[in-house]
Amino acid sequence: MAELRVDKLRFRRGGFSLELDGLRIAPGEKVAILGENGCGKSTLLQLLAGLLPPDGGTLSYAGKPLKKIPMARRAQLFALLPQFSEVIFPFSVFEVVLFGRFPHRQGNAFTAADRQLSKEMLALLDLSDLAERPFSQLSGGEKRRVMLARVLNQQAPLLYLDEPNAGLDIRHALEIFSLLRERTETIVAPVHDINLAHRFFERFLLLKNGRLLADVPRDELTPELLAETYDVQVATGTAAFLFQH
Ligand SMILES: Nc1ncnc2c1ncn2[C@@H]1O[C@H](COP(=O)(O)OP(=O)(O)OP(=O)(O)O)[C@@H](O)[C@H]1O
Repeated sequence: MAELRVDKLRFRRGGFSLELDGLRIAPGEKVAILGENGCGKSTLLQLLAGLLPPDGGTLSYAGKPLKKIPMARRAQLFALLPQFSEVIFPFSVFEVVLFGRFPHRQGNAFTAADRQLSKEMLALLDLSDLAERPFSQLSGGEKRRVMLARVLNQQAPLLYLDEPNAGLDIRHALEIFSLLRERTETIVAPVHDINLAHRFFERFLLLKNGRLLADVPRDELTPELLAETYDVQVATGTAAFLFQH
């Protein structure tokens, strides 16, 4: 596990531009990215994962520029849960999770250890009963949990999770967020549910129109900052449902 470092990042696509002057993410940190639709959360994630080439600036991991890290090695270091993912072929849930081991494969076949790890990951995400089901026949929330199991199965030290709770019911969202909080990996995740993010993440990047409005720890995530980020009024202490699991 190592530090992720961003310096003078610049990216432009059509009328959208993203600029990030400096960012350090320490090993094991749990960082949520907040901001309105279209402000650049997914774009930033793809840039950090090395999936989009920046127009300027440098991104480095463990002191090494990303562009000097071969793709095969990057797949061992970074795992990405995209916002939308479809598996077109008729794979079983177990196979989809097993494919998470792909970057570690030696030779052509998966090993017994890969299979064992995949089983453990299915159990961790409460998916063992679905192991033999065709992935294509699962519900949206079930598919999301399977894709998350696959990403964790990659055993990369840095996880980029684009809206990890999208489509999950409140119990599974709570279970998965508390599981993520306990993981040793560095996690960077755009999240739309601010209360959930506030409870389980320790650091917040507030993005607005492709710019970093603030980079704050949990106790500095104020209603004023959120109001500015989302252009809404934010009140605290109002009646709300408080969910526990
Ligand atoms: N593949 C693409 N080609 C061209 N423009 C894109 C592409 N993907 C996103 N954009 C544009 O880039 C900008 C940032 O999009 P991005 O997906 O990063 O936003 P986001 O903050 O993740 O939004 P959301 O909360 O809706 O997921 C938007 O203006 C969007 O329309």
